[in-house]
Amino acid sequence: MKAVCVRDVSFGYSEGLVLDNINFTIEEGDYIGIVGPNGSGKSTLLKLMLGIMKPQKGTIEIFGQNISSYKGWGKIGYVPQKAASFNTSFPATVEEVVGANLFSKIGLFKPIKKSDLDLVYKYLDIVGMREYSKRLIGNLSGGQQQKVFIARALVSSPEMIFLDEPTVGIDVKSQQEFFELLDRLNKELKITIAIVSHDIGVITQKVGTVACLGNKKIAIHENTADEHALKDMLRDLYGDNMRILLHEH
Ligand SMILES: Nc1ncnc2c1ncn2[C@@H]1O[C@H](COP(=O)(O)OP(=O)(O)OP(=O)(O)O)[C@@H](O)[C@H]1O
Repeated sequence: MKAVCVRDVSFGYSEGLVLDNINFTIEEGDYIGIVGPNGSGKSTLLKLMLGIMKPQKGTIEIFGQNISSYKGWGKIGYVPQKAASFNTSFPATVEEVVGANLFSKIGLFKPIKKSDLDLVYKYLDIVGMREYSKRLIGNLSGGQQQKVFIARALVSSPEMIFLDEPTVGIDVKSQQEFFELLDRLNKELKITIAIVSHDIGVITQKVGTVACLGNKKIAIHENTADEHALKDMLRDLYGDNMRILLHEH
């Protein structure tokens, strides 16, 4: 089954088209990285796939249903850019932040039932943050907060999660742990993952498929360690006038 099907989609703001007649699909179980230069439309594409904005032309289907009538948003988790995601000075504990994503059942920041709390702890365990459950979210480091936001997205048992530049401002070690976590979610829990990043070097080492945005178009590449294929992919993105410097960081 296709998790996302984007057909002939065009979208622009007042300055003109950002995405021009793009087509691609995300299969269930895929782990796809959406990369591209600043301003190439990565966040725009994500907002279209989340139904936050509507394409001016074309259609988007989520799990086989047209997005405009799609009702299964509980199946979709979203981890927004950290800076935009949450007012971290809000005096909420880690378990409250995660539990709040069950609000359709329990009401925002109302006391959490034991069975819901078990669920909250289950996902805090998965992201390795259970011992922080009583701490205020604002007192955690950026990397720790980001793990909590993943648990928050997971607590509603999504079949797919979208992540928008989730590792910005996070140190290399925490980034590594973060990508190991995503890998486990994809392989063990079979969650479909779409992650937006401008960090091609990191992303191409992690994901199964790379979607490159550039020149208002999208190019899909199966990920590969092959340097020639990587060059072709980057040429699609940045044009011929480029040189690759591979490094181990
Ligand atoms: N609300 C808006 N109104 C007008 N133009 C916008 C709006 N949001 C984005 N744009 C423009 O659309 C283009 C694509 O923006 P978008 O944020 O999708 O790119 P991006 O690839 O996510 O960029 P970055 O890597 O810098 O986050 C940019 O030229 C941007 O200036």
